[in-house]
Amino acid sequence: MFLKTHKTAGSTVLNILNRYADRKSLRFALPYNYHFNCPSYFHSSYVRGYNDFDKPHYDIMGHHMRFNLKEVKKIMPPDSFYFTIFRDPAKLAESSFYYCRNDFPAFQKAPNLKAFISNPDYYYQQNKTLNFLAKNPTWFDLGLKHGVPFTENMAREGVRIVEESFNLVLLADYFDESMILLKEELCWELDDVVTFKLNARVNFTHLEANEVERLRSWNDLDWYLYVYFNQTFWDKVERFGRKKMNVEVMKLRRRRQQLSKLCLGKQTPVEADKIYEKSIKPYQPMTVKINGWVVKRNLKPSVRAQCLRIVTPELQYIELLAARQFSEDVQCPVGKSNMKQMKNAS
Ligand SMILES: Nc1ncnc2c1ncn2[C@@H]1O[C@H](COP(=O)(O)OS(=O)(=O)O)[C@@H](OP(=O)(O)O)[C@H]1O
Repeated sequence: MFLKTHKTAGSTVLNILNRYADRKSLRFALPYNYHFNCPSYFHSSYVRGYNDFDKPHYDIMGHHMRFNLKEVKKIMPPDSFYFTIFRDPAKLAESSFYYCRNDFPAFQKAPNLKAFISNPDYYYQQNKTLNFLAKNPTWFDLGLKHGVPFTENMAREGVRIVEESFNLVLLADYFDESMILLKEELCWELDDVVTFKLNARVNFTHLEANEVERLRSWNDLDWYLYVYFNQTFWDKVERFGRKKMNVEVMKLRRRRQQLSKLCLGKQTPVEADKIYEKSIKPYQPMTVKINGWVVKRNLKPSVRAQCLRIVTPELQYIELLAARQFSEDVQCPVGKSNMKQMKNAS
């Protein structure tokens, strides 16, 4: 179970899970649209095909939600591996300010990011309830009590809940090291965790050191979590072995390079209007341009299919998985479909 937090490289991580589910014919717990009704707390009824009576089996889950462990446990098997991803709150804030500019009054009201940074409280107070990603967005995604002032006790309690709920916390800022830790925990192959950056903006704003500090202190609860889980992340790397980690990261980068040469028409990301295949064109919000990738045309069909999957954005992948899962459901009742999966997995 992956808790996809906002603006933390979650779309790239989700691509790994999509591909894995796709290849192994696993059942993904999918939302009806593209997230599980954020900002409401997650509820099992938000999962496509779920009902309390049949309790269909699911193997993987990973789209945006406001985390609610009790309800997630109704969907996921008891031995599921829970993980999530955090990002430095200053970088996260810069990303979400532009990406979500039209969605939150606090961002809309501010004439620009610099103005927001210089007086965030002023813009935030305008409409607190609709501003859930404008302050401590990761804390919000984790389902922790939002919109309350920082206290050390509350922050510590947040850490305790995250530690209790998740087996692993990844860091977007150390993405490749994160992928190695994930691969080790899940006993996966290197190719399972090779990715190209998805959902990345074409332009971004440079932040001055004092602006970074201000954004971290504005997102005080997120910063507390980040500092704590940054420490536990590097403790894990230490236990894994620094040298071994460096070797693994090098292998990962080499493999990415190989796949890039094999698959991509251009080795660098491409603006969406230059991508003519709908199935890999990234969604463009009103406020920013999002890059994607172009896949070579003259590849063997089986190779091309693999290359396309690595760069398939989240929204298109939902439909791919849904088409497979729901056509199966039409053909066989839930019980039989589960048996088929167990056979495939064994
Ligand atoms: N591999 C890797 N390493 C580091 N950073 C990465 C990676 N993949 C995606 N990204 C950056 O993550 C940002 C998008 O995050 P999400 O996909 O979680 O956004 S969303 O909430 O689903 O809209 C977005 O950040 P910004 O470009 O700053 O907006 C991406 O560039």
